[in-house]
Amino acid sequence: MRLFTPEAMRRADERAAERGYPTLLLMEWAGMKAARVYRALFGEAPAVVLAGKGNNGGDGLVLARHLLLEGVGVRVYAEEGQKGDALLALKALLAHGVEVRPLEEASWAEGEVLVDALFGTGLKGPLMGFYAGLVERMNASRLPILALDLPSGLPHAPQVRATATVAFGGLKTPHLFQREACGRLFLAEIGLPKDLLEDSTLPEVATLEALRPLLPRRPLTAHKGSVGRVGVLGGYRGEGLLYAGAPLLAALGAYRMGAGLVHLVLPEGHPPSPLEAVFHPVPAPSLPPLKVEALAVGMGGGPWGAAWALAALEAGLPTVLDADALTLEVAEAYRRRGLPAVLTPHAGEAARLLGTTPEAVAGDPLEAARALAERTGLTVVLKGAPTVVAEGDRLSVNPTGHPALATGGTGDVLSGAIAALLAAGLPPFEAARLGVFLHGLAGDLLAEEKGIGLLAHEVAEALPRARRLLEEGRVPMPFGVV
Ligand SMILES: NC(=O)C1=CN([C@@H]2O[C@H](COP(=O)(O)OP(=O)(O)OC[C@H]3O[C@@H](n4cnc5c(N)ncnc54)[C@H](OP(=O)(O)O)[C@@H]3O)[C@@H](O)[C@H]2O)[C@H](O)CC1
Ligand SMILES: [K+]
Repeated sequence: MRLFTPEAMRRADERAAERGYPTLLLMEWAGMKAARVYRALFGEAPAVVLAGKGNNGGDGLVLARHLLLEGVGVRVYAEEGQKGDALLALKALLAHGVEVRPLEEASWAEGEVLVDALFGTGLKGPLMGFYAGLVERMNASRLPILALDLPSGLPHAPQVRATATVAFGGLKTPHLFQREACGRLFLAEIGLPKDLLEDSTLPEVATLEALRPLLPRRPLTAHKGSVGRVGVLGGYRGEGLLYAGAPLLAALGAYRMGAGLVHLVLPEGHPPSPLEAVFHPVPAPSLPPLKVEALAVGMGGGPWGAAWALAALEAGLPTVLDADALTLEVAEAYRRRGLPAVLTPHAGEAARLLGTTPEAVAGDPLEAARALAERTGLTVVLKGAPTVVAEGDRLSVNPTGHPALATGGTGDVLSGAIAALLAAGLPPFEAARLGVFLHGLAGDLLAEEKGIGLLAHEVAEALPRARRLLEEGRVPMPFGVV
């Protein structure tokens, strides 16, 4: 599945029109499907439709007609000046004898549901004046709001804070990156030709269908040396042992993602855990001889982070570089050696590598991940909500994951998990997408059971369950499809 920018969605729409596809059909389907979602969520509750003069408003007018036909009470307020399909939608509604009042008169009462059909992908710049005021009044009403295509105002502020949003044709960037404004998310198929939706120049939304075939198969004859062995190099010995948990959590992540054996290379004096790992205490960052197929490097490395990464380089293996191993010097060394390496920065680390601010990275994570992949020539996992994976000109946005994952050590588990998939033979882009998806799904499963307050090792422990759900094709979609 692809992730559209509002512009890309408009282009798909235009290309359908150039092929002679009657766009009024798209609008009819959009309004009809939105009415279906309305009925499923709000039943018989009467609707107040607020429609702009563009095609988003047109979708709202179609929805109003379908609700009317189903006997649901509808009051319609619309901006003047409809053209094209939106004008036809208005005429069809008026033909039913519905009164359409000016938007300036919009009012509502307890028990009604607001339908936000003011602006969709045609919005240019932030809402001001009357529209900003209207959106603020809608939000303050405390009534349920169903947003059509996009909550009006997105991606800028002010914006409608919707109870639910029905995306038409495809998911657009704000649906995943400004999720909070969208409420419950639904994706409505509106009849656009499939090839226009499968535009490979657009970022991927990682789905079950795309990721399931990547799962490494485990033959009956498997043994611990045949399914991928991982070396974890990290930790720091300063005044005492510091950051002791991080490499251990990476080891857990690797084992729980199916690694056959995990070797832990740690500063001397480190507690031996987990018991299943093979320990290699060293006085300072160095690479002992290891029989492994991939490495996870840097976790808890502190001031030793880069030294661990440069020592690990000699192994010539696929490597996950995390935390303090994330420097431009290290990335350049891996690129020069032509090694498949996966960098796993959060917004702060990405900002440091890009010479910008964490706010700038968080403001456009797709661009930040792409830029970092271009600058380093490596695979980038930009951790966030949602996490973005970038390699060359390929971008993938991960739809799984829960705010409960925002807790210490979950990133270390992720690094180990990705290393296990590298060790099992997956190329870096595939290992990164699959690891991120399953790690997010593990968080979703746990959050559902326990709520906020997860521990990173519990996330590792839930990885096998997430993997099994993916294997069996039973991963719940993070949005409804209508
Ligand atoms: N996905 C699909 O293939 C389909 C989507 N549909 C729906 O169509 C909208 C996009 O419709 P469009 O007409 O292009 O644009 P909008 O309805 O979102 O808005 C256009 C109007 O907004 C005015 N505008 C723009 N920016 C501002 C602003 N900052 N403040 C106030 N007004 C603004 C703009 O005014 P102009 O003066 O510039 O003309 C327009 O009046 C999409 O989101 C879907 O809902 C179709 O149904 C079919 C298929
Ligand atoms: K809208």
